[in-house]
Amino acid sequence: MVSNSSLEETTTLNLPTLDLSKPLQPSSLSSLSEACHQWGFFNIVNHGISRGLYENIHSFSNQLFDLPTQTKLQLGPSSPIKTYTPHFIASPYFESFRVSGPDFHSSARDSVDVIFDENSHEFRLWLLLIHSEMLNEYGKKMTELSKKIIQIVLMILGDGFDTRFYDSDFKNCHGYMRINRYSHPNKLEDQETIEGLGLHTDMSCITIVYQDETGGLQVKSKEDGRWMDLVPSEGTLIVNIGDLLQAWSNNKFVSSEHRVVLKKPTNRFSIAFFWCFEDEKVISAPNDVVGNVDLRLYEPFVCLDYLKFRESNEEGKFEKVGFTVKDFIAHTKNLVSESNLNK
Ligand SMILES: O=C(O)CCC(=O)C(=O)O
Ligand SMILES: [Fe+2]
Repeated sequence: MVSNSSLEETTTLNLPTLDLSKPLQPSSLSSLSEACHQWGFFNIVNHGISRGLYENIHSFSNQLFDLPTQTKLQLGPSSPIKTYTPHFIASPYFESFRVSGPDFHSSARDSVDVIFDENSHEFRLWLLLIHSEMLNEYGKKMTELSKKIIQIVLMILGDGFDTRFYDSDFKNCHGYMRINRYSHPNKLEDQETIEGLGLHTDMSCITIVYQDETGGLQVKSKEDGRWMDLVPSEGTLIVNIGDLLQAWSNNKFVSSEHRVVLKKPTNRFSIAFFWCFEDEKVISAPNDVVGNVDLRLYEPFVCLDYLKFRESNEEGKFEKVGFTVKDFIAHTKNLVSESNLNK
């Protein structure tokens, strides 16, 4: 996790920004297209989420993160609910709460109910009730935003592709959020890079990321392997393409390798919202998206098989940081050849 960074130089990556308050222009579609192909990342502004909502979620979430570890572990990997990822699973510095849709309110309440029983202090319960309400509002807004962005991204693939493929392929998508806190180790050796979250790709169609002003999100250049900084900017959210959309688009869009590094001696807060295909969906790029059928890169696969591949079978482990859709394709090819051998 800790690597010497003396040779690791980073550069700021300037991504195109989609302004959601304006009608979509052909020029913005073409810069988005380039960004989705080269980086798998772009920015959005005027997304309708207020700074106040982020501030409130941040401060209420801090109260949850500040609870004793034993309390948080009631939601941990060995609990029935498994919504809390403690330190030392994804990294020593990362912990996270998950809230799932479509009913974000009841998902948040389920976690809260485990931690706090009727004997809890009334004021605290009231705070947590508000927290669930805020997360519900956030989840609903992110759901609408994800639907909008998927349609825009489909337009990049071809004229009218949004209406042609949205209902057939993306109508049953669902979302969940991870509320993340990264704790900086404070003691930093000179020139050390601390990975708060190691290199990975996302198991989603798209992910919408809010990062606080600390920064630290980086994307890896496909060309020269350099880490590029995605510097936070007030009012801007980051959208990135996940593995599922990379596969569905036959690599027209790239699910880029990214990570989070901790550069400042403060806690870092982020919320990642993952918009995913339904588990039972068979992911297969349409012929019109593939173009030349000889260039089809993926055999059709069931979404859940891919998710299972990414999630460790070992009880309590985080989905494997380090694995990507490329590993999955190699894995399925092995399975196909093994089953052919056994025939
Ligand atoms: O914390 C962040 O900024 C990004 C987190 C992330 O990449 C993820 O949860 O997949
Ligand atoms: Fe990610």
